[in-house]
Amino acid sequence: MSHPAANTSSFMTDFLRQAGGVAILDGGLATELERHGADLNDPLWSAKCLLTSPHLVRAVHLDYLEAGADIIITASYQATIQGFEAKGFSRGDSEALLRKSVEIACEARDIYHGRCREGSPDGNNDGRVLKHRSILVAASVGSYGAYLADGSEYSGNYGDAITLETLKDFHRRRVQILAESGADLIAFETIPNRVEAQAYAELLEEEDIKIPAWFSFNSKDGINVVSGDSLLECASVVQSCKNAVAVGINCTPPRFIHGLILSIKKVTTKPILIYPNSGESYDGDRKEWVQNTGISDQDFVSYVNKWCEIGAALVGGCCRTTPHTIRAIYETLSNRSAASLSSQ
Ligand code: MET
Ligand SMILES: [Zn+2]
Repeated sequence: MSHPAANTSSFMTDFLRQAGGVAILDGGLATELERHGADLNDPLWSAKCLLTSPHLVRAVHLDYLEAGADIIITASYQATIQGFEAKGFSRGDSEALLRKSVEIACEARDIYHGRCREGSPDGNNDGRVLKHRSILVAASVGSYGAYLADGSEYSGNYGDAITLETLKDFHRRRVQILAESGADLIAFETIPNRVEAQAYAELLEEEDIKIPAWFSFNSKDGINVVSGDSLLECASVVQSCKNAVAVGINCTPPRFIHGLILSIKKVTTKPILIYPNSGESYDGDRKEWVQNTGISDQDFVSYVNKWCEIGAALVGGCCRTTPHTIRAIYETLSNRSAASLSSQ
């Protein structure tokens, strides 16, 4: 789907219908790259791999597609022109690196479709999901706090010097480039506060951005977004944005998701997306995840049907979830649609 429907309002609903009601997102990208040995201790985080190991990024996208993901999210979360320039890249090279994140994901999609054509029609493909279907490439945009690389995407506290206008100017060029890169939509991820959501919404409008976007917030108390801003107000900003095709929550512990979906539902008619982290805690001082503080893939999956019952329409995983998590989501959703068909 390199040319999404011009009509934004039906873009996601049409896609969801094709996907059988619920679409599957991929899982953590940066943490999965790390699991494969990448060292992401760098202000660019996963975007460092655009420079050092694009083949690994492509392989991880492919793993997620073969686990059943319908949407893959590019490695541009912490890729910014400002961040690349700080490393000595020219403006032109920095812009090319942003485009490269989308090219890599599109290549993974092409390879995947090739494998689907070659795959066995009886579905027996060494445990891989090789089912020809529409796949979307979502161009990730991380927050200003992610660029700062000081954990402030988990506090949302940018200080008084950062205003709506500063945020729009910070994001402007990157959003323009990603919108013209061949991606199907933009994924504004891990949004920590209301002003940044407002900045994104205004940018889409001012720059006449031609592809749709989803807006995903994070929460650390299950009630508000991480800055303390009201989730209802944040989701209302998205509800009034005509380019927004979904609103939801990512990188938040699974135990909070149920309540957050119920809140979002109060203020939106747009599809709700949910991609929690593994529930493990992150030690910001040591810059590492605390092992065994999260939940198993099976426990994660036991929540998924509930989330869909109360309205989630796109489900996947964020940090520390893996292709196994996505495969488990795929299985449970396949069983669910089989059960609902047989009860009709
Ligand atoms: N899509 C990004 C990733 O999985 C989201 C990171 S949330 C801190 O790497
Ligand atoms: Zn995350």
